[in-house]
Amino acid sequence: MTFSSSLPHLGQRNEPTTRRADALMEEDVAWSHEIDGERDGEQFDRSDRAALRRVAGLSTELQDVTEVEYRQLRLERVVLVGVWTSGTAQDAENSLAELAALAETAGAEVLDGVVQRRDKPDPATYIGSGKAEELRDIVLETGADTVVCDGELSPGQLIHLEDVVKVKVVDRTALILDIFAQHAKSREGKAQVSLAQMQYMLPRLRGWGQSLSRQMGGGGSGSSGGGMATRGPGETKIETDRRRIREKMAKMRREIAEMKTGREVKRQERRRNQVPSVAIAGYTNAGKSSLLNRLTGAGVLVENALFATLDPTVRRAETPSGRQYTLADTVGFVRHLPHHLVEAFRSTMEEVGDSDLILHVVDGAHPVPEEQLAAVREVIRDVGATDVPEIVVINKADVADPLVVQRLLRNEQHALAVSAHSGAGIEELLALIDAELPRPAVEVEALVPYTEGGLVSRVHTEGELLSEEHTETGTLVRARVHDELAAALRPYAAA
Ligand SMILES: Nc1nc2c(ncn2[C@@H]2O[C@H](COP(=O)(O)OP(=O)(O)OP(=O)(O)O)[C@@H](O)[C@H]2O)c(=O)[nH]1
Ligand SMILES: [Mg+2]
Repeated sequence: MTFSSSLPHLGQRNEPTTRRADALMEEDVAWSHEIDGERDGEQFDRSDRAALRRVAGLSTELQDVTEVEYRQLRLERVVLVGVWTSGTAQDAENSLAELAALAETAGAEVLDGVVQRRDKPDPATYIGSGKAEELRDIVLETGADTVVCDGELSPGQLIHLEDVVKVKVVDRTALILDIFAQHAKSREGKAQVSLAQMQYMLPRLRGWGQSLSRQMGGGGSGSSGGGMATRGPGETKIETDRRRIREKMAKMRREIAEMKTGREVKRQERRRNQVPSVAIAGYTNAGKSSLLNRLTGAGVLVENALFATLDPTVRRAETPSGRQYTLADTVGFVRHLPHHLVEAFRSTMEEVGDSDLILHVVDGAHPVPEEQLAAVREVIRDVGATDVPEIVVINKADVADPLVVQRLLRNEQHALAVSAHSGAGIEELLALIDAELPRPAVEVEALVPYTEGGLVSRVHTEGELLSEEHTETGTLVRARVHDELAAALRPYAAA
């Protein structure tokens, strides 16, 4: 495969043909601009600068930090580019298709996608410099305003490539951060994303200084930095930006630490009540939230978009035998999750490590579900959750290739196929959860007076009822319960 081989199935989510047609129409427009530009040096310069223009109206608390705003721009019309270093052509295409799905989730329109075969990314411009020129042509042809690279680029690579293609260049990390930022709901989630974004941004501030202020000052005043009298020259400005970002990061870390304490308290309360916990983990878009809905009837946001869920949602659920447990939905995993994001989200993933059982949901309709399983397990290892028993839930059985499902069932020790949509396999799953949840430790027999009805209902919800009989003097229960409840029942212990 060569550099400019476009990937035909990239746009599959949004009717590629219409998309293509749009792109072709746009092509003409972009092309005519370009011709104008060549005719007139002045105009060419202006269109160049327009391509790197600052878009107004993006909210950020750091209102003066224009470069931060610039890096956080919503993506619009994008061209994807990947460097294919190992594996098959199919691997490279899958990876770029996933990048396309991510870009679409972020709200971008994917115009084209290209991969370059190389031993390793070019240290200066990620793709080779000649190819970067070709990429510039594709950008012009398609009228793209952003290039998205399928990897994490060094600050230098980002800047150099930007200088060649003359539009904004972002990498996979920035894209994921952008999606996280759009979807974070809770205060803690938002703060964590924001912190990760700043961390990412800090070494990537370009320090355009003068050229940037020239653009923003508007025409007219000839001197650089016309309308920006309050700002010093580039060097000072970037120093100020860095300092302010660092200060904001420190403040944010303190706030996150406080919020974490609040969550910890809640979690300990759950543990004190000895309610067993089940965590639903899995690759993004596997159907975790759908499964939670199916298992508990909870109304959790389900979207055909990656990373619809960023904040863990915990629900109460009941096994067929009537034992209560908690079910926690978690943020989806993705390959090459940027390292500082793993850090930022460690707190929400800790929930997985603390649980009594992991439902590892995998999209059975994915071409290679094994890859997703492996990617998720890597993160599970990362957060030290290897001791927690795991049930592999092969979801979307209604649309999955039966051969793929069979292969998974054969290779995974503890797996079953379900469909969150149709409900197939859900009863078996509920029964399996019941069987896998830790059993309460103490077997008791107690005659609980009718005045202590609350104790009996606790036995129902927190323990495992073996038998119950209503006698003249009270309820005679035989059950397995946890230590604390056993102690509460001790005064009524049947002889
Ligand atoms: N055909 C089919 N589609 C499903 C099934 N379960 C979920 N989906 C679809 O898969 C998409 C993703 O579902 P979600 O439940 O949001 O997935 P998730 O794992 O929570 O995704 P994130 O929170 O974004 O990581 C949605 O379009 C669902 O309608 C299923 O059993 N069959
Ligand atoms: Mg979800």
